[in-house]
Amino acid sequence: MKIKSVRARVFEWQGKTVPPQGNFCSNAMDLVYDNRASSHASGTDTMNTFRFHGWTVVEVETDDGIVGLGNVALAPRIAKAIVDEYLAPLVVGQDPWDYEYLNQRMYRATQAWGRKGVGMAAISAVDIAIWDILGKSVDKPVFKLLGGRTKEKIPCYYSKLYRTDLKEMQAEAEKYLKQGFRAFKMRFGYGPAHGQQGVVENLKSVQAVREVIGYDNDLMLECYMGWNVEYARRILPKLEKFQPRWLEEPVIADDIDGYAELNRLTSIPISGGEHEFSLYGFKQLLDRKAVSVVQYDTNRVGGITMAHKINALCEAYSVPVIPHAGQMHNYHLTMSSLNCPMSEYFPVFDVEVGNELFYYIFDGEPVAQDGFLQLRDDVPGLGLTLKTDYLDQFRIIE
Ligand SMILES: O=C(O)[C@H](O)[C@H](O)[C@@H](O)CO
Ligand SMILES: [Mg+2]
Repeated sequence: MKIKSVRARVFEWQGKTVPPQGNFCSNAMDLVYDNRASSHASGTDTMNTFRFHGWTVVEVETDDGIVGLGNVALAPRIAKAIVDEYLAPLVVGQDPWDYEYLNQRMYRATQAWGRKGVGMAAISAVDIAIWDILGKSVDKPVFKLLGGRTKEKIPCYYSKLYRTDLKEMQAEAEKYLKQGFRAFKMRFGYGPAHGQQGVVENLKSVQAVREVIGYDNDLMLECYMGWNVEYARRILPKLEKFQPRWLEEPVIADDIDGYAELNRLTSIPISGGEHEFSLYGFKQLLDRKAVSVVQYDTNRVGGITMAHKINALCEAYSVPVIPHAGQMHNYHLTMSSLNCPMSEYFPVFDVEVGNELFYYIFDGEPVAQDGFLQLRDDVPGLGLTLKTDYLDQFRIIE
């Protein structure tokens, strides 16, 4: 079997979107006093450069007609250019079963500029498509090629609860508590730029959600790179009473020493990794005890080939892996490793930050039932097909 072609298309959402609102998610741009400079600026909401209303879909086809589906959500148009210009020529004509060789070929060929960020995300999309081909070619789900079923079903956590009116957050938590979720991730709205008043608001929002879900359910706290070490040092001790399962991405991904200091500071485990890339990036995080939970995203980190290696590395360090996002490229890795206790789960809702776009492009994603997800043994590959229902609401760039 040989790879015959690679097709990368960008699906850009033109449909209804939830209007951005200020302080709905603390993030790395909060400290930039005027983020309207970005060409992606949409007013003063600071999340505008982290909002991707597009997704790159990569289809790798073999000479016997198998088509593997890959995807990447970071900087979609740039990711497509990297696939077209640099990666496709490296894999066309090659045997997809040589996936380690092909991953190394793509990773090493782009070392000069691609070892972090969108270069690795583009590699991920091609690699994920290759694994979809492998599963389809032997009529097995991808998780069966990675070690098989380690769980009867996958526990998942409800992930949304962006910072809004406290009553709205409580109503949202109540709604999904009633749907059987036993773990919830919420977002802070404030950080160093918002002073002591922001600290008070952050604490109020955690209190409000805990009032609804109680203390027999897990609560995770998301900062999305929006704080700094000084601010986190001040607020973390105040958060301990809420017993969070983890506090996520307090500082920017490059501040590994900052992560390590905060991870030692209180009883609250620090998590991160959705903005880290490659096996070596995670070796650094583990060696420096920077995180207590690893959260790579398979469609960013280097694909299934790379994520599978990172799963083994984290197991050796006894650091659990709970990948960023849900999505099939992550679910198959989580199903195949005992060191992956649960998955993130974005419910289907109107297009907002962009995480939810996956549901508008692909069919096959499992729907959470009572806080669990299931992958079927009889669905080969990733188990995804391209959805046609919303095609008229996308601009597709070939
Ligand atoms: O952990 C997450 O789900 C991410 O950080 C989100 O994708 C991002 O939108 C911030 O909530
Ligand atoms: Mg996150």
